Amino acid sequence: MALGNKRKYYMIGGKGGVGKTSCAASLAVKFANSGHPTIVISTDPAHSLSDSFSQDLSGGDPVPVEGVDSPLYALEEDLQSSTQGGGSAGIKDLMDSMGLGAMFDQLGDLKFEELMDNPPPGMDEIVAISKVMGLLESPSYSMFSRIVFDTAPTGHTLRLLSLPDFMDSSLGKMMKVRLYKHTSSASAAIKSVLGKQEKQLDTPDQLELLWGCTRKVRDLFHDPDAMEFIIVTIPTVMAVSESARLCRSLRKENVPTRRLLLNQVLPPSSSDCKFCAMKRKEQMNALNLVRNDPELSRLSLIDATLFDAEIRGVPALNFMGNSIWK
Ligand SMILES: Nc1ncnc2c1ncn2[C@@H]1O[C@H](COP(=O)(O)OP(=O)(O)OP(=O)(O)O)[C@@H](O)[C@H]1O
Repeated sequence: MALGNKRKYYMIGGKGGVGKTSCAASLAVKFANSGHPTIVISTDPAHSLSDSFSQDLSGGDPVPVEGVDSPLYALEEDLQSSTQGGGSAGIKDLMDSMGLGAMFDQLGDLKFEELMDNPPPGMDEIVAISKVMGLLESPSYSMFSRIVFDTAPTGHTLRLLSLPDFMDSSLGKMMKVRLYKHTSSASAAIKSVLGKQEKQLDTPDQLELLWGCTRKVRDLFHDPDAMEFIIVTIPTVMAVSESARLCRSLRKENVPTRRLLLNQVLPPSSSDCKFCAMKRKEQMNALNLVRNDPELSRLSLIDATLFDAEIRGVPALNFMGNSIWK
């Protein structure tokens, strides 16, 4: 994973509480200690990156993390501000940052803003990821060769995956409306898309640009050379079942998914107490589920042991990273 200097994105996702943040933070530390300028970003509305690094990372800007060999930054993306005002403020900010603010105002006339006031689930994550991608294209952040995302829990992630298609079809429809604008069916066509009165789009090229921006996120999610989604799970039937559903959805969406990280596996012991023996049996059952699942069994399995102490701070993350990410 550390091979090559081409920029690579890693999305760490899975059921809530399975250890995504610890795994994402330890991977980022491992990359930084392998010579990669790295940034780790949380897009989970309930951030725990600060707790994981034992450092205040709030504020919405990348914060340097000390104690690693290469530059390591961490960012807790503020999803609240991305969607404040019901979503349109975030979209406006995003489009402003892309130099498309004027177009937003024009689209606002078309009640595009209303569409954004009721964004579909997962919109905030798309905005957050697009914002980060934009930020990383700026010269001051071009140094990062590894980008690690601590994503939102599974439900959000799944919705996120279908979002670019929604945007694609909505904007695609708008572009078609533009093509039909001189025909008598224009009004009906526009109403069917926007539910409002006809207004002519006079910025078709910019609309295409916006369409391109939304596709950027989806393109990243479909590029096996630039991106990988790593599923984190724990050896319980519930977590494995949810991971199997996530894996199927990722496959369906053609998101590059090659690894399954099985976290909190009991370390070997020759003298289990009754409780540990029961737990071990339960974990073996869950592992069998993984082995027999048609999707999960195709992934390469990474074992991460259950540590006897909470993983917090760079030295602990370094220890965890060295034991997991070989
Ligand atoms: N392998 C492990 N050994 C011991 N403790 C662990 C391990 N992995 C994670 N933990 C602990 O489990 C707790 C939850 O971990 P973490 O916050 O990384 O999970 P998460 O999946 O990101 O949670 P959320 O979905 O709430 O964001 C933390 O206290 C963390 O230190």
